[in-house]
Formats: sequence, C-alpha cells, structure tokens
Amino acid sequence: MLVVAAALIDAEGRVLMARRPAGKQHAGLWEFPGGKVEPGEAPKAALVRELREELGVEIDPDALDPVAFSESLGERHLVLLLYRCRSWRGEPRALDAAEIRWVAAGDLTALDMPPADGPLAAALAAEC
Ligand SMILES: Nc1nc2c([nH]c(=O)n2[C@@H]2O[C@H](COP(=O)(O)OP(=O)(O)OP(=O)(O)O)[C@@H](O)[C@H]2O)c(=O)[nH]1
Repeated sequence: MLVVAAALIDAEGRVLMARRPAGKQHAGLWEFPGGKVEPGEAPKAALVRELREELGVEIDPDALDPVAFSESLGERHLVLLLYRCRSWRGEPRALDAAEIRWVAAGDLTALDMPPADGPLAAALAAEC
C-alpha cells in the first residue's frame, strides 16, 4: 500500500498534524494529513486530492518537496512518502480528522503516532 502525506509548514515553522478519528485504524494517533494513492494515480496528484478532501486547502503539486519515506511491515506492507509544503490556498479545517493542530517541529516526536511516522517526524525535525 502506497500512502502519501504532507508536512504543511507555517510562517513560524510549525507543522500541521491531524488526529485520526475514532473507528479507524490508528484512531486517536497523530499523523501527517494525506492518504492512499489510488491505482494509476500519481503520488503528488493523490496528495493534492487528499489535502483538498481532508483540510479544504488547494495546493500546487510543484509546491510539494519530498522529505523522506518510511516503511511499515504490519498486516499490510505500507510505504509512506512524506512531502513538505510551505504554500497553499485556504485555511486548513478538520473536515476528516478528529482534530488538527500546529506543532513546533521540535515537539513532533513527542506525539503519539503510527509506527511508520516516527522516523519521518525525526527527519523533518532535523531539517527544520
Ligand atoms: N494519512 C496518513 N496515513 C498514515 C500515516 N501514517 C500511517 O501509518 N498511515 C496509515 O496509512 C493509511 C492511510 O489510509 P487513509 O487515511 O487513506 O485511509 P483510512 O484508513 O483513513 O480510510 P479509508 O479506508 O476510508 O480510506 C492508514 O492505514 C493510516 O493508518 C500518516 O502520517 N498519514
């Protein structure tokens, strides 16, 4: 399973994190907004679609820069691609998540996250 996710970074260097809603896998954990790449879909196009659906923001695919990827060997083998994004149109809203929050880069690794996210949060924090 290929999953794409974004670190939206605001002017203060904070990262937007989303808490997974009840009833879903990893419910209550904090993740980078994003989702599954559909068959035949380009990863950046999938991420633009997911951020529109989940946060109500519009993003130019050229504004997405790769940061790192991570793998998780659970029931389903998951490959998670993380992109950085510093510009978007619209104010992010929690259309799908239980809650969204701007988090200082140095505080990211203190959040409860799905296993695949820890290395990505560390890579991002090291760059910020
Ligand atoms: N968006 C996102 N998903 C992640 C992250 N880390 C991680 O393990 N995942 C997993 O990757 C998958 C993403 O799928 P998704 O968000 O499109 O799907 P979903 O389970 O919400 O529901 P769906 O089945 O209705 O599409 C989930 O299994 C989710 O737990 C992350 O940082 N961001």
